[in-house]
Amino acid sequence: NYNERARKIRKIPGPEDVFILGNGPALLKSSVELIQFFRSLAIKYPNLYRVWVYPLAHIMVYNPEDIEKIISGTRFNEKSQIYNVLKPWLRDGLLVSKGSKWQERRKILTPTFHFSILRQFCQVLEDNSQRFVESLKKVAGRPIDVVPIISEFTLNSICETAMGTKLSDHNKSEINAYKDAIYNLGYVFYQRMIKLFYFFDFSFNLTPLSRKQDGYLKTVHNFTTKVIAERTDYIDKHGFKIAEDTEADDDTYVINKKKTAMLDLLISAKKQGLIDDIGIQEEVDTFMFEGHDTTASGLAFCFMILAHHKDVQEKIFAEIKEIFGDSKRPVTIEDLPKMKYLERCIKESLRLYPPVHFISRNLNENVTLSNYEIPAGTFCHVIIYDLHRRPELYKNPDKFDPDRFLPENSVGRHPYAYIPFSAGPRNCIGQKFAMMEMKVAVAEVLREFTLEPVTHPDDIRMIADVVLRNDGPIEVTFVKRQQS
Ligand code: HEM
Repeated sequence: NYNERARKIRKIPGPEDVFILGNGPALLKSSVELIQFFRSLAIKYPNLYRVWVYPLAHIMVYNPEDIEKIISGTRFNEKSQIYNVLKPWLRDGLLVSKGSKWQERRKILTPTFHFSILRQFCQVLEDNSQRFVESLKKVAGRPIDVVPIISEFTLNSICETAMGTKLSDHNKSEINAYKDAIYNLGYVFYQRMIKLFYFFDFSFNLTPLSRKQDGYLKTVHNFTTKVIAERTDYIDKHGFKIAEDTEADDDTYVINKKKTAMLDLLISAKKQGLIDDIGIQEEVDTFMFEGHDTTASGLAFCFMILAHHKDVQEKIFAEIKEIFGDSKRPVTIEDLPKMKYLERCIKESLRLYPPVHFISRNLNENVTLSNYEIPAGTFCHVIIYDLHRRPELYKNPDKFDPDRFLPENSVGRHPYAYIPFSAGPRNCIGQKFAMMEMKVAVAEVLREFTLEPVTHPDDIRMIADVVLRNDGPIEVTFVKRQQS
């Protein structure tokens, strides 16, 4: 406790610690209480605070200046060790990997979200949104928990786009088992964060929780293995599906100089010896999770908040009317840039409810943050949720106000004040896809329904998980619009 590193850490503001155990005992809280505890500390300490659980030191950062120092360059590109608890699941996939492996994979995967690919994806997202609307029609007029129905939509969407596999052909119980297993892995993640003997693999592996985790992992891996096998089989029979009218840019991996969707590209990269079966599986696991659970969380909170703002819903509807008139034609990629007000609403919803509410980096060298010298070896958690609710960045921060994102109201805002998709070299690779999916889904839903509030924003009790979730359902009533 009294070496040089400890002395530096003790200078950083933070909750009172106890001898040897540091703040460990204070963290033994329920999942909801833990998040509330962290939130109260972010309000108490203006820029950052530390949590010290011997021998691990964590600092929580939620001011744009320090965040820029951490994530804007490649100096702290490496994720912190807390992502190790995701490794049995995502192994060395893009989210977790580091160094040259990360660089190589990012280069392989970036072109799979090129505009020409997104254009094809838009059609698939539109079809899936139509199916989503049809399932909402069956439950219209009564309160429903939106989370399961939305996550079915987003899981179908990522599978059919990036993986080229339609899930409707699969067994529904397998899909539900996959989603449940992800939810349960979130609980394992939280347990491993708060208890030191769960955190370290050698002690965790001896516990019954580790055996439970093995069961959940078997379910998720079986699911993704099946998706890969089906697509490989399809390609063996029919060849690769190539996006039309595209030529490769320099410096990208492509098939025969043409661009193609993610899993096809990985299978092709395997044929060229650039990736092996495990490599494909870890990326499919990563994209399947990141590509559906985040957008599901984003959409669920977006519908909840829109339900509380009838005036905003009507403005979105007016914008849609202006674009489509009385036509029932599907949404195309050309329509999306015209949905400017809807975009502001989604952005504001992601500000209040960022699906990835924190990210974490390893400080592999000393760095000064808010005038404190943070020693190398500290875990640095960037708390996006707290950043997005800072009153000096967002006046009346708990208020839902889409016009904060009008260009004239964004002038002078710090570039790192709004980072739902992170920023810098390790930002979200699926950002454009996610915005497209959310726009298409909200537009199609609001064309057909008005939303009535059930779950109130004040009822939300966040739980400690990788993705932002409520401790309970998020309920909304979808009421069929009267056709004018
Ligand atoms: C609203 C939806 C989404 C949000 C808010 C979101 C947010 C984020 C954030 C904050 C990160 C940085 C994570 C970190 O530093 O630990 C990230 C990374 C990532 N996201 Fe997303 N994401 C979303 C949707 C998606 C989608 C749809 C995909 C895939 C199609 C995706 C794939 C990834 C991947 C693979 C990474 C790791 C990138 C890297 O480290 O190079 N995300 N995302």
